Amino acid sequence: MEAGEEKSKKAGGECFYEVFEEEIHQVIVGNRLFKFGERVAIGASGGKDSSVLAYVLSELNRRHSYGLDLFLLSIDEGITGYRDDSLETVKRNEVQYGLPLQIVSYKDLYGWTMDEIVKMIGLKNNCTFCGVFRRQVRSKFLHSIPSLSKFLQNRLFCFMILCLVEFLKALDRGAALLKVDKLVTGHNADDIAETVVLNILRGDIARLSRCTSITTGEDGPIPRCKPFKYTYEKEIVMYAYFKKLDYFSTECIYSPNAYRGFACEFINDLERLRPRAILDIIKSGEDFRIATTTKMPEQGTCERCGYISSQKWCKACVLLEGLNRGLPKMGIGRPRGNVNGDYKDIKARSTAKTIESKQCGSLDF
Ligand SMILES: Nc1ncnc2c1ncn2[C@@H]1O[C@H](COP(=O)(O)OP(=O)(O)OP(=O)(O)O)[C@@H](O)[C@H]1O
Repeated sequence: MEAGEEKSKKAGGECFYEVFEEEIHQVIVGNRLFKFGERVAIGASGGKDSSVLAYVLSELNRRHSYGLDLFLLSIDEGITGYRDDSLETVKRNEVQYGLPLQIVSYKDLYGWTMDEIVKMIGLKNNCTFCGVFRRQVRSKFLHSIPSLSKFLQNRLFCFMILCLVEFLKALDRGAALLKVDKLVTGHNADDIAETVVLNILRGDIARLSRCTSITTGEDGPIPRCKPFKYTYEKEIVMYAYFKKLDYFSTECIYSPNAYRGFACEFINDLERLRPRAILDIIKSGEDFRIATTTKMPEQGTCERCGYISSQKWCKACVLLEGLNRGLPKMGIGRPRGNVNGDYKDIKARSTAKTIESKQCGSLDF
């Protein structure tokens, strides 16, 4: 390669980095995401989004003197061959970016690893939702490993719900341990557009009204922000690749996520015809006005663990109760009426076929 060609390539790269970083800075400033001196935890999975977020946020913090105390916070769900490997990446990021790391494990918090839960569900339960689920599975990972796919498609949907609820609680608990004021995650524009589409498809107006908010949980223990709300996934991948950032790129083996996969493909198709489709969907989500006649769930606190919940017991406590009683399907399904923590009531609900059977992961992070 000629020296001039090399130079212009480099200049092009530098220009991309500058624009990428500047756009994120503008989102942070424009939405007043942080106050000077705040302690901020970065939800660090070791994946591309959170690795880029950790890198860019520490750069911007220095460059623009945000005055933030930044930390990496990782949740170890106990998934052998996936999370243990990605945590190794986060441990390297700790050194590379000079950010203190806190790891919180499900095992310590709840006494269960996700591997143990899978074992239990696989042995004792048939997922009542597998019909809906199997028809729609599009996970790249599962398609690429056919021998695994049937087993996983049938069983794993049930505990994906558990995974999500537990995960949010674990992040909050980790953030509390670090005594941080805010938690940031690497959710990007593609994730948010998918969530808008999914919530429309599910008729979930309560979630639709908050899924585009750049900051959520202001009424909960620790507000969560998404500085990549307007950042395309493609740009994040390019940034990570050209900056040679250290990240882990395998998908979770327990996350077939059929419905989300469908929304993702739908949006990809739209994007081919109209490149700004993702931002348009986010804008549509932001501009929705929820009818005053729509009943929204009232937020209270779980009587058992004190976590925010619209029911008497939060979803995680109901599900954990099920696991501990050897009834892992207990509590899977959208509650009808009030949850009162009564075992019979929970068990009856767990067998009901509800729209929750189409649940597909994080819909309102
Ligand atoms: N185990 C974890 N510990 C801490 N934070 C996490 C963990 N898993 C996910 N997160 C946070 O939630 C965000 C969205 O997670 P998701 O599972 O959708 O992965 P993703 O879009 O592939 O992101 P990433 O590339 O960062 O893994 C991540 O960017 C990260 O900030």
